[in-house]
Amino acid sequence: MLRVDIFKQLGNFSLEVAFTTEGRVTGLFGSSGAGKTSLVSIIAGLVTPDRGVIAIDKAVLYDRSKHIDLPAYRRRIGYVFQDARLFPHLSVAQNLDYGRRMNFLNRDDADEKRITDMLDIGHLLERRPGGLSGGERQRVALGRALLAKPRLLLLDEPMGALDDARKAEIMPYLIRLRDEGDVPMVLVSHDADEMRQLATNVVLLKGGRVVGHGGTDVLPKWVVPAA
Ligand SMILES: Nc1ncnc2c1ncn2[C@@H]1O[C@H](COP(=O)(O)OP(=O)(O)OP(=O)(O)O)[C@@H](O)[C@H]1O
Repeated sequence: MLRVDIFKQLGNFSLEVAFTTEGRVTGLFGSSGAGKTSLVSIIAGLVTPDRGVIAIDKAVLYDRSKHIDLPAYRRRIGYVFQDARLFPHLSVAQNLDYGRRMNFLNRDDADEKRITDMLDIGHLLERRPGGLSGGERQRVALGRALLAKPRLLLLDEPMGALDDARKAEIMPYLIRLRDEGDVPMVLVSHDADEMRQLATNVVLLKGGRVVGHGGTDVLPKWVVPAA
């Protein structure tokens, strides 16, 4: 269960968002400037809200009234960005191991095998990120985030930088993570089709406010034509 109830003033823009979700994939949907990235940065602990509460199950990550504000590295939240942000000088195996080491976790061979199999990246382990396709890089970024054993995975436009062929390539892996993985996800997207395929719950954002919350039926029916 993810509970978010926050307020944040960002220049002229104010973000005032409250929702609770039990979804395996909660989609944050809204047009450019709706506040999606600001909200995930606040959940991750990269931006501090002015007031409110953020909790995952019984773990309170932020509660202004109780002076609780866990730093990002103690929230156990994985974050995958539009660009994979892998370390170019490290192999895929070393990139994958990074999250585990940063979180002082012991090696877990069974978990590593399960995740590399699920994402089909076992054959890439010796390669460097520069030699991978965009879809492969995103699969490695997902693996790196999962191997740090997060309690929540934030995916900020994970397919935003991919062309249609690469999107189609990575979509089955995201569906597999949703259906076979054990980590709830928050997915940011402004692509309604992508949301319909992946999200189990949707929070619609507009101008920094929640304007809809429910199943994928709250998504707008229209489809934005590709640019
Ligand atoms: N540090 C800041 N100072 C002032 N304004 C900010 C700051 N951070 C974000 N904003 C403003 O907040 C609004 C929401 O931005 P945000 O990036 O969260 O939207 P978004 O929904 O993720 O958009 P996009 O889909 O284009 O990434 C924008 O108007 C942005 O200019």
